[in-house]
Amino acid sequence: MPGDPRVTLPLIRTENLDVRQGGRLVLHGIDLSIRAGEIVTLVGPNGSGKSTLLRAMIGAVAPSAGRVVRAPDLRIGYVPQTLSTDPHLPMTVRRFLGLPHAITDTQAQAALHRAGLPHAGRQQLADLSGGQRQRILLARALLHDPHLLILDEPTQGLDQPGSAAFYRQIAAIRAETGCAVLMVSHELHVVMAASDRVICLNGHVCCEGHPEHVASAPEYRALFGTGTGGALALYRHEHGHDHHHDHSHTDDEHA
Ligand SMILES: Nc1ncnc2c1ncn2[C@@H]1O[C@H](COP(=O)(O)OP(=O)(O)OP(=O)(O)O)[C@@H](O)[C@H]1O
Repeated sequence: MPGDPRVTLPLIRTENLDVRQGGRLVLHGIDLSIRAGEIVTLVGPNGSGKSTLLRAMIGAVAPSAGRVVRAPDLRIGYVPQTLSTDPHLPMTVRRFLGLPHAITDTQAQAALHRAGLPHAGRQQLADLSGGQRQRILLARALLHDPHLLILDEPTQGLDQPGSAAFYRQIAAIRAETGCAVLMVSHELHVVMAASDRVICLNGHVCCEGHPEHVASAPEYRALFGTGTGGALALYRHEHGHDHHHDHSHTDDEHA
């Protein structure tokens, strides 16, 4: 059973995964695995394939080579970057949570509570702030008690206190439910503090390991520089940059 601590097999893994988008090879030779209960963050420059990788892992994009292997009966909760419904459509939070599959009030209430908005059920989606909308998406992803929560830049557009609060909520959910978390984040300072493992992506896995290890890895520094300022500046660079570290991996990649 996924999430059972006695089982050491990963919840999900990719084997030599290639993905093409618009005729171009966007991901190449990706081997990674996520184990029960760990928080893993994907970092990488714009266009490095982070969203594509998440979408391949949930089965929304087909691999062009290799495969994604999921534990039997794995339940994944997916939090997209933004709410895709028209935010001006009259709809309560409770009704939104019941689409497309009907749920009980108890389920809705439990998920809203876990997501940190216990009293939002009767509110209109249109009346919510950006941070509250992200929590509704989080609540929706939690409805079916996932073994693995996958979040694609969940704090995009939030201010720093809002995004720090959101990541605290994720940590609390992991502590409470034991679910694993795989997320994309551009906020390095948060990533370093909140993740058990960081995977640095640039079409391939450049390096991975404990946050401190990745931060000092040459492959990571080549992409993001050293200090926070350098890192943030380099995050904004375009994906057509020079990258001379193809397929080089850090020492603890298999740790
Ligand atoms: N549906 C699609 N059709 C064509 N090209 C696509 C499609 N989806 C993604 N791409 C291309 O694949 C590459 C990787 O995109 P992806 O969104 O996975 O990167 P990302 O690392 O998540 O970027 P960002 O940090 O900007 O969100 C980009 O060059 C993008 O233009």
